[in-house]
Amino acid sequence: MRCLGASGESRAAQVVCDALAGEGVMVPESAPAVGRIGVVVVDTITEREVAFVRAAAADGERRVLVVVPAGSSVDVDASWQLMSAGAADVIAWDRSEDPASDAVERLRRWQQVDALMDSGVVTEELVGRSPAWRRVLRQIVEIAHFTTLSLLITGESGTGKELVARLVHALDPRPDKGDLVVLDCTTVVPSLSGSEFFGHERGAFTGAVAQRVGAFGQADGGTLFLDEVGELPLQLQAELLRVIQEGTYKRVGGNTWHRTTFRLICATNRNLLDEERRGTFRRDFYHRIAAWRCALPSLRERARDILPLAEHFAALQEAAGGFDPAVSALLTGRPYPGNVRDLRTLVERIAQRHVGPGPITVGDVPDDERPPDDTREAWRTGHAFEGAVMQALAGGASLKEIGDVARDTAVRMAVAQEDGNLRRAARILTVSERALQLRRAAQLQEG
Ligand SMILES: Nc1ncnc2c1ncn2[C@@H]1O[C@H](COP(=O)(O)OP(=O)(O)OP(=O)(O)O)[C@@H](O)[C@H]1O
Repeated sequence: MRCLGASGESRAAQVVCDALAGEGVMVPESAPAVGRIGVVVVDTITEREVAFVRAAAADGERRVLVVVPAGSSVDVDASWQLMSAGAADVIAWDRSEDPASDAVERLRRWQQVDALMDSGVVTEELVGRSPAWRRVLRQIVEIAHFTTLSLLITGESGTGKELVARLVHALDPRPDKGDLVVLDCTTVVPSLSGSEFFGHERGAFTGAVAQRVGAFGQADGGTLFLDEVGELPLQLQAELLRVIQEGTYKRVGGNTWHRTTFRLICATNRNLLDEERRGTFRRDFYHRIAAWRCALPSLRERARDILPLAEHFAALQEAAGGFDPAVSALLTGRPYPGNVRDLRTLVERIAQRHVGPGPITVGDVPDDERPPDDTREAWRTGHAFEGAVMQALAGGASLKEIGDVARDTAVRMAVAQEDGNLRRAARILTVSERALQLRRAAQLQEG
């Protein structure tokens, strides 16, 4: 198992390192930032340790277990501070009978989750390497595979909620699991909702010419996905509560109790806690459907995923030659109110016009998607840029400082956008790769 390193130097820290080594977990003295899982042993928790954990976890790929040796006091605040800095867990060595096993079991679980994250089930369907996306996806993978909890997926429209629900079902390890049953709550007609959910017996109402198995029956042994759950009327929430709580229901017009067992996944773009405060969503129903919650980031919060997603969607249209820099700039510089769905629609429009094996070029972009002439220069006079400069001047920054920060920000953003590929970042910044390397080295030294 590869680890990060230790900043603890006491005798007690050595005891921890030796015990972990006995379990095959090596904690080297220095702190090489390698591996996706790391252990940090700390004697005290000061700004230095917090900064160390923050740097180690910054890319969203690495999970860091912080171990505090016996005798060191970790106060409650410090543990949360470490978690905010990106630690995945904090273990106090003397609070467990077998702390080495506690640590090793966690690391093993994380390795299993990483293996699932790398598996085709995930990588072939869901694209994204930004820290914001990877963090939430890792939680989803873990919950899907290792628990049976109900899951509430929130996020703006088009952020991938349905795709995630399908992934959770795919990763569910139940042997002989049943189907995934999808019910869009916006399409449920109130007068027919009972039949949709519970099914009905023949002759239960006019038009019920045959028996019908409803969503709860169909989902038995599998997964029920209630999309747009925030649209369910209060009355229906009350009716669904029993079956979600106890797993028993009667069909409309029937007297027999049926049993059903399913995993429940719900999705919404509403804030259900606000709805609950307003009285339009039942509190007890909320707690049943949201044993675990995950909030999918908007595309704004994962801007560095735009190009990988665009390449994925273009490849699905048989246009796998990449994008010309001007098209890449268009794709990354534009807003996406409908998130990934908007991006997908745009890329499909562009890719379908494209011919030849080479990159998609500006001529493939439909006229109505071209940036208006004045927006290409808009950043020079935009409020955001002027506002930042105004703040800097008010804070006493010199012209040189402002210039340095602007340059370093551009370098950092270009490198992040190109996933660390300096050659491509240099091309975007129209500088030589060597110049970019030197600038990065200077940044690292200064930082
Ligand atoms: N991470 C991703 N990787 C690949 N495709 C994605 C990703 N996220 C979303 N998509 C695609 O974006 C589109 C919208 O996704 P989806 O329908 O799952 O979003 P949603 O949040 O359920 O939307 P809505 O709230 O409008 O129902 C789909 O075509 C989906 O395949």
